[in-house]
Amino acid sequence: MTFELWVEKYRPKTLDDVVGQDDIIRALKGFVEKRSMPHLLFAGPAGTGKTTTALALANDLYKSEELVAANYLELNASDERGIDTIRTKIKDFAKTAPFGEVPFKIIHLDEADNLTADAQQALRRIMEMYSATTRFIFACNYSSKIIEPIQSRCAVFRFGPIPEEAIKNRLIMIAEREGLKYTEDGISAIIYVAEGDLRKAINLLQTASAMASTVDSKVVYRVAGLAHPEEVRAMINSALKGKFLSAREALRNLMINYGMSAQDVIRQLNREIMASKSLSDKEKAMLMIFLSEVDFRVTEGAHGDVQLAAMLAKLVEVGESHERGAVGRET
Ligand SMILES: Nc1ncnc2c1ncn2[C@@H]1O[C@H](COP(=O)(O)OP(=O)(O)OP(=O)(O)O)[C@@H](O)[C@H]1O
Repeated sequence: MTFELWVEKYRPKTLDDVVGQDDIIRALKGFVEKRSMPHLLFAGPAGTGKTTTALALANDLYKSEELVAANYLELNASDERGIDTIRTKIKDFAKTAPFGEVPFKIIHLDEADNLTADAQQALRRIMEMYSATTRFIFACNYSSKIIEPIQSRCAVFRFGPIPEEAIKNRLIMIAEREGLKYTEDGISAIIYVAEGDLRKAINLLQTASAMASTVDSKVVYRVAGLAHPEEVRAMINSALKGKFLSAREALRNLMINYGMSAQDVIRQLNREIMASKSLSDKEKAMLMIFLSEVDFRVTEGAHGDVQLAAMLAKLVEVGESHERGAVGRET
């Protein structure tokens, strides 16, 4: 039996299979219909379908595997050694005319934001040189790292985090096809951890299913190395009620039981404080200032235990002034 990664097994082949990016897909289908498109820039967070969509677009345009192989070139800006390698590969690929009925070839340059500004300048000239028969698709996490002259030559598409409902449906589809046992709270836990990253969600489902016979929230948080949000909330509430020592104990348990690093705890505190219904906006703002300082100090090498204990002390302080009605009560 061969091991297959589900992110590959369930990678959409056509634009219709791509989920959660409806406006983008609609526009791209228009290009397919007309067999004409500008250069494209796909920007957005990891695991939201940029690479998948570029390939799906090529499949829909060229229609056969042979024609995709002949007309579609994917390069990774982080793997390729500098702009010279990229230039040579692009030149070799672009110098022959497109095969089939679509009048252009596609060069997909992944992780384009890893190229230096100088390399991007060189690329801009390459784009111009081959523009008669070649379209570029640039994919990146941050469009701001792409130089203006390239951005202005492209139609820019911003990929957002995948909506929860779309992630849920995709996970359930995969779970059913793989014959997995799962619970609803297991799926919710994956959605919580994935934060809109569908690759992360599918990988978590696969790992969790290998670790336990049923994918439930317990195994998901264990695999993700994150605490159950309820436990983090309980710790925050203890501190807000002034029970500093029990909050501190809860913190230790989290770090020991889940093997969480101080940075992991900080990220989860960030989410839970922001989502809290009992804290006012001003209290959240005050806590965020403090949490960002804790984050900075930990990154700089300060002792995580001590810093997080200080964070809990801050929560105690905020809890006390909340009781007194001193801080920014909502009217
Ligand atoms: N919108 C989507 N629809 C369906 N599947 C998706 C989508 N986005 C991601 N996936 C799944 O996650 C995997 C990874 O997606 P993809 O490589 O397209 O992400 P990406 O946005 O290019 O990420 P990165 O910025 O890390 O390169 C795909 O193989 C697919 O299984």
